[in-house]
Order: sequence, then C-alpha cells, then structure tokens
Amino acid sequence: MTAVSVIGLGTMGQGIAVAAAAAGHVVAVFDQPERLEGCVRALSDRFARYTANGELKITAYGVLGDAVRGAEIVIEAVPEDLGVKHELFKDLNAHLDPAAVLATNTSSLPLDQLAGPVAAPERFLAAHFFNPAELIPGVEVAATPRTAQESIDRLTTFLHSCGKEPILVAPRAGFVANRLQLALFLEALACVEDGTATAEEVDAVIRRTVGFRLPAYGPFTIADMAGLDVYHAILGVLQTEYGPRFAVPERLQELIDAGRLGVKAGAGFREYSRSDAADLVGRRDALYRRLAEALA
Ligand SMILES: NC(=O)c1ccc[n+]([C@@H]2O[C@H](COP(=O)([O-])OP(=O)(O)OC[C@H]3O[C@@H](n4cnc5c(N)ncnc54)[C@H](O)[C@@H]3O)[C@@H](O)[C@H]2O)c1
Repeated sequence: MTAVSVIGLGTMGQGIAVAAAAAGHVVAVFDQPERLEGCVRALSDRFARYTANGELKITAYGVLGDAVRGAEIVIEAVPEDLGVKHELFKDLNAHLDPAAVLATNTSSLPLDQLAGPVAAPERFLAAHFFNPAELIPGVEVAATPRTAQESIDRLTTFLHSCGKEPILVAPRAGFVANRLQLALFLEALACVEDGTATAEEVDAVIRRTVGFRLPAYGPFTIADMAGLDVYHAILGVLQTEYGPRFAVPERLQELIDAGRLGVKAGAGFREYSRSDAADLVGRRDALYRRLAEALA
C-alpha cells in the first residue's frame, strides 16, 4: 500500500485518484479550495461507477502541505500551463517528503523545461495517463537524464499495483501517444477538407477498420503482417497523389532492400519464426471475434 497524493482534481486527477483508491492505496487529494467540494463529489460518482460496490477511501485537503505530508508518490494533474505547473512545483518544494517521487501528468510540455524549479530532479518524472484514467491500462512514463532509476522503479511498481501497464518513452514533447493521435487527427481532417469523406464517415471508417485492428497489434506488427513491400507500393501511389508527406522513409527502404519484407519473409521490423507467424494470426483472429461480439 502506497501513500499517494493527487494534485489537481479535474478530468485526469479524478481518474488517477479512482485508479489508486480502487487498488487499495492511501489517497490524498488537493485542488483549489473553492473547487474542492465539487471535484470530490465528481470523484465519488466516478468511483461508484467504476467499482459498483467499493467504499471510496480518500482524504481531501484544501491546503497543499497537508495533502502531500507523508506521500510517497505525488501526481500532479493541474492545467497544461508551464507557469501554473512551475508555481505548484515551487510550492511543493517546501512540503514534499525528502523521499517523495513527483510525477507530472503533462500531455505535451517538455520535461526538462517542466523540471526547472523542482528541488529534487532525481525524483521527478512523467506519468502520462489517458482519459478515463481509471479504465485505460497504458501509462506513458518518461524520465529526464537527471531522474534516478530508483524513482522510475518506484513509479512503475506503483502503476503495476494499480493494474496499469507503464511504457517507458523518451521525454520528448507529446511523448508517443499524442504525436500519433495528432498525426491521425491531421490526416483525418485532410480527408474531410479534400472531400474524401465527411467527419462522420471518417469516424466510422476508423472505428470499424483500422481502429478495430489496433487492440491486437501496433503499427509495426500490422505493417510486418501486411508486408513492407505492400506498404512501399501504397506509399508510392499516395506520394504521387498527396505529396512528400507519403514519401517512402529511409528506414522502410533499407528493410525492403535487405529482403526484410515482414512476417512472410521471417523478418521485417522484427524477426518471426514460423510458429510466431501462426500465433500472430491465431491471437489476432480470436481477439477480433471477441471484439466483434462485444461491439455488436
Ligand atoms: N484531459 C485529458 O484528456 C488529458 C489526458 C492526459 C493528460 N492530461 C493532462 O493532465 C493535466 C490536467 O488536465 P485535466 O484535463 O485534468 O485538466 P482539468 O482542467 O480538468 O483539471 C485541472 C484541475 O487542476 C485544478 N488546479 C488548477 N490550478 C491548481 C493548483 N495550483 N493547485 C491545485 N489544483 C489546481 C483545477 O481546479 C482543476 O480541477 C494537464 O497537464 C493535461 O495536459 C489531460
């Protein structure tokens, strides 16, 4: 059981607090005093929806120092504003336990800039949850060069204990998920603007085709299964039609030149044995059947 404090009890802070409380951790929460009551009410509702019959055990504080006293892990989810986060970190310097790990839930702010006023940078890192945080299993974890390995280990242990899957990525703006989500969004918008489909039609295509695939495998495994030569041919057509944003990347060309065409060649972005290839298809099909039923 870990003593965890969640600072900022809006959309994300509520979900993070629900996930931690449902896992049996000792949870303290803090928000601006005038908002605290409403935030805690919303948090209670979310907890009830999440657990159905669990009892919510959190303590809400209107004073920052009280909320983080004795906390082993502090997660901030205040607005995505460098100034607001810096002010909070300055205040926290005076109150944090010397061993406390401080995790930011920033979506996009570069971690080295964010770390500026943090008094103990070796215990500062990012834990990027996704909304709704109580339900979405993945959490991007990013550390700066100054973050101690022990802090990463303590945060990931805590996340595992909440049933989360921490995924370590570099501390670059937007990490991985937001870069990919925004790239998809920009191309979706281009489809609408050039008249290929309406926004509703784009949403339907994503939900029922490429989005339907993604719970099984990410873009590299999907590409290996499709065949990198197939991707190469499609990119050639799209580049002619839509320009250089679809040019064949050097990395893809190198793999193709080396004969690494994907699963069918035994290697693409990864290596595959014959049994791997059969497993990939078997697991994919089993999951898609369950998904199709669940979504029907
Ligand atoms: N909303 C999302 O889908 C999402 C997803 C991942 C990450 N994030 C990130 O999480 C963070 C919070 O986002 P959100 O959507 O929950 O915002 P939000 O506006 O819903 O909540 C922010 C909360 O912080 C409180 N707050 C403001 N200043 C404070 C301070 N000084 N001390 C304590 N509390 C303070 C506000 O009263 C509010 O309740 C941001 O960094 C955001 O980029 C958001």
